[in-house]
Amino acid sequence: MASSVTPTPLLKDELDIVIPTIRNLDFLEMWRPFFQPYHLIIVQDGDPSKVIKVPEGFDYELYNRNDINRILGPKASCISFKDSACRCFGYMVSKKKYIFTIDDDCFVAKDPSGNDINALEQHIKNLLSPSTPFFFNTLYDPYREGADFVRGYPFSLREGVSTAVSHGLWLNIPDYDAPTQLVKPRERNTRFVDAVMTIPKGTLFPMCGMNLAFDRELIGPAMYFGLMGDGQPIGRYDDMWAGWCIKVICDHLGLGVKTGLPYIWHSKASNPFVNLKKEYKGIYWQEELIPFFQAATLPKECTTVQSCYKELSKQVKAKLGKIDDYFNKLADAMLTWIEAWDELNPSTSSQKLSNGK
Ligand SMILES: O=c1ccn([C@@H]2O[C@H](COP(=O)(O)OP(=O)(O)O[C@H]3O[C@@H](CO)[C@H](O)[C@H]3O)[C@@H](O)[C@H]2O)c(=O)[nH]1
Ligand SMILES: [Mn+2]
Repeated sequence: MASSVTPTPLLKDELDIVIPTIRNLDFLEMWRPFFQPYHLIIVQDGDPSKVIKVPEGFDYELYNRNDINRILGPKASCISFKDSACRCFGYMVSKKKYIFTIDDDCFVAKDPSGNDINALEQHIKNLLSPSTPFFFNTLYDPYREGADFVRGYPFSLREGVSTAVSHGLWLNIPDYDAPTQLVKPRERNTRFVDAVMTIPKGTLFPMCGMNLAFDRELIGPAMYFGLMGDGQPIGRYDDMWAGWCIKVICDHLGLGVKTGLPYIWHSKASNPFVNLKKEYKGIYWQEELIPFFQAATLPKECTTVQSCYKELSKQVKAKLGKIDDYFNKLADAMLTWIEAWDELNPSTSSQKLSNGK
């Protein structure tokens, strides 16, 4: 007789779903079959007096700005306000090994066969299988059912390395910057590419926070989404900044970053004129930021994420502070973030690890 016992969802008690929001979370209804078994961490941005409605049946904790200020005190200054960057507070308060973060305008997408895509399940597969940053496999993910390493792939490298980040994509509204969206307002992404790839060592990438999962124990302290939104000269570079920092650190520590499946359905385009105002400084600053991250090297003494991140903060201040004083403030905020992280996560703080415990 077929077992009637439903299998326990993978990583049910080891993964938190982090959602930044300014609205009611009706979108969860569509995700219920996939998300209901998991704990949600909702980071409410904007007016803390607004009540965010969460559909019945979900296990969640919700933090608004008052909570962030109460928990972090003066260190709350490193958490952005009025920008989706606030989501990183959820990474800090989580106690789980894995994080999946998703925007509240991202819905369940369908694959070419018309089946609903369980994005969370695919991210978990990506995180639980190794990455291959040192040598590119031309048949894409070699650990996937029905694929393997191709001829000429060194056997010494086939064990791969631990995967720290799984970067998913989006059907319908693509994650375009404002200038691109302005010239192509009706462009929609209809192309479902059935592939997962490791981003090679030494290569940066534009990390989007819309559909992202990561191993919090491997790379969590570096997943700071920076100073964005209210009172800041820039927005919509939160995930990009984090992506450049984590990739430099993953390359240094020999960890993997994957991109590709899963897809979500991005339902709504944000206003390109509002976005242009948020992005424009970033569009020219990044022509200096990218060479900085491409050239960034970390000393071999940096063996923990925290020590790597503190070293990166020092280099940001030394080399980017002259572009704009914003980067001096950002470098300081990076240190505040790590101090706050270690305060809330004493078991993994760099001090303890550096004493060899
Ligand atoms: O002030 C705000 C605005 C929004 N949010 C929440 O953040 C996400 C994303 O918001 P939205 O879908 O409106 O914006 P997008 O332009 O599509 O976001 C993408 O661009 C990047 C901007 O940094 C980001 O990585 C992508 O998500 C929603 O859940 C909003 O509710 C907020 O918290 N505060
Ligand atoms: Mn969106």
